[in-house]
Amino acid sequence: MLILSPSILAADFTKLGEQIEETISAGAGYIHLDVMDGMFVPQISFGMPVIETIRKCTDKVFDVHLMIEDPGRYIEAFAKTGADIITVHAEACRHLDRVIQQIKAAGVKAGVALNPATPLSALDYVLDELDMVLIMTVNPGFGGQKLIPYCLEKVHDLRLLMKERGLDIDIQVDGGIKASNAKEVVEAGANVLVGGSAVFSGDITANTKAFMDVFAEFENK
Ligand SMILES: O=C(CO)[C@@H](O)[C@H](O)COP(=O)(O)O
Ligand SMILES: [Co+2]
Repeated sequence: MLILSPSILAADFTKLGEQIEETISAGAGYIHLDVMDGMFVPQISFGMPVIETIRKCTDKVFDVHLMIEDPGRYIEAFAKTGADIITVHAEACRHLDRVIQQIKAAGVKAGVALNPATPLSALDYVLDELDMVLIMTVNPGFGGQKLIPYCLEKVHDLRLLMKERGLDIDIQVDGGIKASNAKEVVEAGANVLVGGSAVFSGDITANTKAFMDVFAEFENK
C-alpha cells in the first residue's frame, strides 16, 4: 500500500490543525513529525508538547522522525505523546538494537533512518526487528532540499535485500519528494513517501491529490 506522510515542518504553524485536516481529507495516510535537537542536525524544531497537542486534532498515524542524539533517552516520552511509529537514526544510536527494543517495549512501531552516506549494512543485524526503514533522500536537518539521486539506488537495493530475506517492511523516503518524482521513487521500491514543501506550499488539497493520482496509477495496475 502506498502512503503519503506529510511533514508538518513545512506547514503554517498558525493554522496547523486546519492544514493537517486538509491534507488528511485529500488522502494523506500518516502525519510525519520531524523532531530536531540542534545537535544531530543544526536546527531545533519542536518536541513532545507540540506532538501531544496535535494528537488532539486527529487519530491518524503519527510517524515521528527523531533527528536527535542518543534518542534512547526519550523513547518513552515520545511514546506517551501518542506516536504510532518512532524512527531513530542509526548514526545517532550507540546501541541501536537496544533502542529498537525500547521502542517496541513502549508499544510503538520501530523505524530506523539512514543518512545518504550511511550504507545498508548498518541495518544488517536489526532488519528483522523493524517495522519501517527510512532511507533519507537528503541530508537531514532542513526542508525544501533537492532529492539526492543515488539514494534511490539504496531504496532499490534494500527492496531486493528484503525480498531475499522474505521480509515485508515499509520503506519510507524523506527529502525532496514531490508528485513529479513520486513515480520514480515508488518504482525504486519505496511505499511510504514523506512530503513537506511539496504538500504545504500553495494549495494543500491539490498538492496532496497530485500524490494520490500517482499512487492510483500503481494501485490500478
Ligand atoms: O526530515 C526531514 C528533513 O530533515 C524532512 O521530513 C523534511 O521536512 C522534508 O521536507 P521536504 O524536503 O519534503 O520539503
Ligand atoms: Co523527516
